[in-house]
Amino acid sequence: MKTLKIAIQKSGRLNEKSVELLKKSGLTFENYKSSLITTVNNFPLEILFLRDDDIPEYVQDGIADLGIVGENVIMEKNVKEITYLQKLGFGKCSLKLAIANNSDIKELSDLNGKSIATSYPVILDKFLKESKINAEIREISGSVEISTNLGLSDAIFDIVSTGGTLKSNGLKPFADVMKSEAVLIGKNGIAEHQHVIDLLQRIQSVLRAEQTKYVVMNVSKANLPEVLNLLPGIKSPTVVPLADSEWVAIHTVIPEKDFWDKINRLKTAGAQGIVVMPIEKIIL
Ligand SMILES: Nc1ncnc2c1ncn2[C@@H]1O[C@H](COP(=O)(O)OP(=O)(O)OP(=O)(O)O)[C@@H](O)[C@H]1O
Ligand SMILES: O=P(O)(O)OC[C@H]1O[C@H](OP(=O)(O)OP(=O)(O)O)[C@H](O)[C@@H]1O
Ligand SMILES: [Mg+2]
Repeated sequence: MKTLKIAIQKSGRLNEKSVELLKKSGLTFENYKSSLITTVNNFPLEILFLRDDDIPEYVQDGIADLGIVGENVIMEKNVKEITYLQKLGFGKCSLKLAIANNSDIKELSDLNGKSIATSYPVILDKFLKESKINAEIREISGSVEISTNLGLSDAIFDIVSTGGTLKSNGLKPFADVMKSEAVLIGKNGIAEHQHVIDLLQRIQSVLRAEQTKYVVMNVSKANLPEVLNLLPGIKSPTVVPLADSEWVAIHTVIPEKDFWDKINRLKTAGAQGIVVMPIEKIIL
């Protein structure tokens, strides 16, 4: 079967996490900063390092079979003839309209006749049309947050994550337009390719593991029913006897998202000596 090509960002916000995900998926490859293409040693895959702007079209045109890119870039490039294979859980951000802290813009309709600076003119134009706002879009390629202070625009439309960049430029968020995260995309039809099925299985096993912790705890038999009640496990928790016949050890997995809440409830229910370990992969 032919070698697949995956396009990832050469440098920038998504590069490191994309490389890390592929390595955690068991792929071994050299990652020289200067190289634009590298061959995976132990899987029929080549990695292309590109500007993120080019990735959706490369995948649509079949120059790359797969790509890792932000949903915002796919929307901005208006690329539709691709297949979404997997949300990847990193590069999470929002695209927001923002205004100066002292702006007299109070509601969306106040943007009529105003100018908005952005590097995302296509997404912004679509939003303004849907909202029936007639504003001027000023396209700039970066440092968008400074444009209002420079008198270049009345509002901005850009990526916001922590909100730190807005704050340090005297801006405040005004309206949320879209949320975005990094996604694995493929050219149409590639999802059925056996190597893609294999790669996706590996990636999903890493993503599942990242969202979960392996937990071992000791519980007295008297408290066992109450503790088990709190634990789903993958199928159900493993219960093993201890040398002290009144006690057992429980092995289970707990989702990262409500981890501390769950641990505190387990402690209240009688769990002791709780040991938490990272998981490398979960294969269902
Ligand atoms: N502050 C942030 N927090 C989380 N994700 C972000 C943030 N900023 C950008 N992203 C996501 O990472 C992607 C890449 O951002 P980056 O700033 O590296 O892009 P770029 O400068 O256009 O890179 P390139 O040189 O590849 O064109 C964005 O399209 C977005 O999906
Ligand atoms: O809400 P925050 O956490 O402050 O993040 C938002 C900033 O992050 C991105 O820029 P980045 O730092 O990637 O630099 P860039 O301008 O070179 O893309 C984006 O363009 C915003 O400026
Ligand atoms: Mg870019």
